Amino acid sequence: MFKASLRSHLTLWFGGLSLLTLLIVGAYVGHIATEQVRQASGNALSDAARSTAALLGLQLRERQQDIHLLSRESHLVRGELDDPDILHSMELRSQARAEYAWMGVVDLDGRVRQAARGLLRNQSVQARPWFQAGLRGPYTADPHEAVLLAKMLPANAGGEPLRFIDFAAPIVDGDGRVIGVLGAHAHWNWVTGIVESAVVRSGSSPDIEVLIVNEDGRILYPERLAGQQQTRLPVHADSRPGWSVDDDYLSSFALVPPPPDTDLSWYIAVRQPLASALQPARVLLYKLLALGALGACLFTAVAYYLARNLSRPIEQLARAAQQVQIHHTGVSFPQHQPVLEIAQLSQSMQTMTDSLLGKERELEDANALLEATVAQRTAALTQANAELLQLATHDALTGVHNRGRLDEKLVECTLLLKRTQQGFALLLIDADHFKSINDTHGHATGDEVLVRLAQLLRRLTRATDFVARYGGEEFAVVVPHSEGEQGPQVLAQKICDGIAATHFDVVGRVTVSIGVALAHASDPDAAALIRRADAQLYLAKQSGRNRVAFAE
Ligand SMILES: Nc1nc2c(ncn2[C@@H]2O[C@H](COP(=O)(O)OP(=O)(O)OP(=O)(O)O)[C@@H](O)[C@H]2O)c(=O)[nH]1
Repeated sequence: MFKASLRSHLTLWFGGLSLLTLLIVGAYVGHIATEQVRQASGNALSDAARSTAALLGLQLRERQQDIHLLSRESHLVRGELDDPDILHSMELRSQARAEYAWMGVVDLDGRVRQAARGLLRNQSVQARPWFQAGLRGPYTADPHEAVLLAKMLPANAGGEPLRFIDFAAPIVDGDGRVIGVLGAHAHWNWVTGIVESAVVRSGSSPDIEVLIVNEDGRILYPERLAGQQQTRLPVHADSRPGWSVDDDYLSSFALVPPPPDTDLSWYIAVRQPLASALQPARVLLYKLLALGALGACLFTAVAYYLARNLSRPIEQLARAAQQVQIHHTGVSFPQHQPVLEIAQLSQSMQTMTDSLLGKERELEDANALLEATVAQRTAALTQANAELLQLATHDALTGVHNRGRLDEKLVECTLLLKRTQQGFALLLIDADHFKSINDTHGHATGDEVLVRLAQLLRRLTRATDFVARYGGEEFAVVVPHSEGEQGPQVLAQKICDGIAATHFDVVGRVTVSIGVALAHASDPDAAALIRRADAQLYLAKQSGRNRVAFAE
């Protein structure tokens, strides 16, 4: 698991949360702003489309009205199609309205009877749609090129072909019969100029585009899109003016009010690239996000500062606790803490540490005392064991081995003999007339004689010999013995002579009789050897005492 300091945790959490919050708020505000800008832009486009359509409709209606009024002129009603007053009126109209490229009177045969500036005079326009429609009623139609007329008029500055829209109205005589058509061609530039100026007047941004679309959805204007099909023509653009988002465009359509009694059905479409329309919202969003990021950095820095101040005392506590852990002495926990809880924690840890260290010292002292006591008790026990062993294996009066230990020694030596042929001999040594010593000098003196005898036996024998008190005034010596040697017998004689030559306090001279027997590998047990030694002792006694009796 990833472990980080409290400072890092706090900083990351504060910074992360503030960044998240600011991003969410920024995104939400940006979203709201985007919707509002979209709404405002859509409404502006809608207003521009409606006002442009209204203006264009008004102009078209006025032009159609011009033609209609001229067609109702009294000379024409009377059938005087060639009357010069009519020509004068048309000339005046054409001069007053520069948009009129041509205006003329056509008879029922389709021949131009007279026209302003004499254009197309006496030529036949019978095949023209405006003439045919004009015979039936008022007419205004989509723009078209007029090759014949275009040759008579100055060309467009840009070189593009001249296009015109037609206005026509029937000439009806007093009896209500149609006797001709009054027609006019207006420059298409006049229409596009109206549209452009209307959009410009509405104060729209430069990337707003205005389109004129006919009822079939075909684009009439601008020229670069002319002829293309506008598929998303609104069904009821007039009744439900509004705006929509299509193909990355924000678009609004408005129906151009048609001149009275005509079939003209145009729409004004005003559109703006969605990206451009939402640019202010996007800029706002970027600013909000930048502000959010800046705010998050600021929050993170503040969080780091706070976290550092907050975590520093905790880190000090942790360091002090580590020092306590590695048995540093004199560790103190900082007590002057600005945060109440940390100050309380520090105080508690100090108290707990002091208590623990005190307890630890007490425990160490107790341990040392215990170890000393155990060592002392162990020594005493060892000594007691040694004393017990001594008591168990030695005679209390004389200090030489006792009868029990002698029996063990004889068994060991017997087993050794059977296994290794290592021979040995047993000397049974009995003080002569000891009863009379007791009787004469007292039992205590007798004991002293026994002690003295034991000392003599140990002095007269080797360290490898085994001296024991056999019982009463009788001693035994076990002597390691090689077959064929006379060692046991010599030793016995040496003991006998050495004791006899020794002066005993109080009693003077003491002698001993010694029975010597060699152990046999054939002996079933040590008792056989004892019996033989005892028999020899008996012989020594019988032979006059103060002597050695030996049996092979
Ligand atoms: N002072 C003292 N006397 C003891 C001890 N053990 C045995 N005696 C005495 O030793 C004497 C042994 O006497 P006896 O068995 O008659 O033999 P003795 O007087 O030495 O005569 P012989 O062996 O035939 O020379 C007895 O009087 C015992 O009381 C002892 O531990 N201390």
